[in-house]
Amino acid sequence: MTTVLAARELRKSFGRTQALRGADLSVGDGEILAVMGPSGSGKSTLLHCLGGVLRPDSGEVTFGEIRIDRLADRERSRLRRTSFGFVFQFGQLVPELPVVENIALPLLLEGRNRRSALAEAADWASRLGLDGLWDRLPVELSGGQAQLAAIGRALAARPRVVFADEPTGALDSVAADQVMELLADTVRGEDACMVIVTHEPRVAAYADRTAIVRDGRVVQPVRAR
Ligand SMILES: Nc1ncnc2c1ncn2[C@@H]1O[C@H](COP(=O)(O)OP(=O)(O)OP(=O)(O)O)[C@@H](O)[C@H]1O
Repeated sequence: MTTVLAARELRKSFGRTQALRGADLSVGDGEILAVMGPSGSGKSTLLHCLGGVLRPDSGEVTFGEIRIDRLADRERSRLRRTSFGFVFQFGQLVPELPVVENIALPLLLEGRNRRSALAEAADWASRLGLDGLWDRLPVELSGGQAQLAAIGRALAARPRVVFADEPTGALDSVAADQVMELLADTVRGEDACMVIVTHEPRVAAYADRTAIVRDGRVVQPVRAR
């Protein structure tokens, strides 16, 4: 399997807290990788370093031929916008914009014209089962519907890698299963790969492999499902 994204010997501290102490991880083409481990072990920090949100203090993050850790802030933002998609636990939709415009945002940022961006966003909304909800504001959605809209937004620009941090953390188990099923199916349908941080074994069950993080390191060689 071709490696899409690889982290080697990542270290990252916040003040005196060593969040990452030599973490290694790689993600293959088309793969869904779950990252699990105790609270405070460094999972989100690892995800943020992989996704170019944070720059590690040392170590390498390679995306294809690109050393993400060496990119200037502006280039990292551009890479995030063009090649990566992010889904978080909550709070990521723009509250003033209806669903369809939230989903269209990355396309508009790419410079697409408004009409085609909105048409494509409407397709994404249908694909994610949000027909009839296009004009709703985020506050008028259930938690699960809001997560599906956030997934549409993360995927609209057709990223190579999707990063999800506790994407179902705020949902009940029925909504969580529905969101995970659509998220995993859509990522697979797009031939993207995904890194998903979760505490929940039932979420990790949607992944192809699981990595365990403890004390800032990936302690368990990634194991097959
Ligand atoms: N911005 C920050 N400033 C200061 N300390 C931070 C910051 N981000 C993370 N940390 C610390 O780094 C360590 C790792 O945090 P991180 O959020 O990566 O863990 P996690 O495994 O994702 O935890 P959780 O499962 O609770 O979300 C923790 O001790 C945390 O308090």
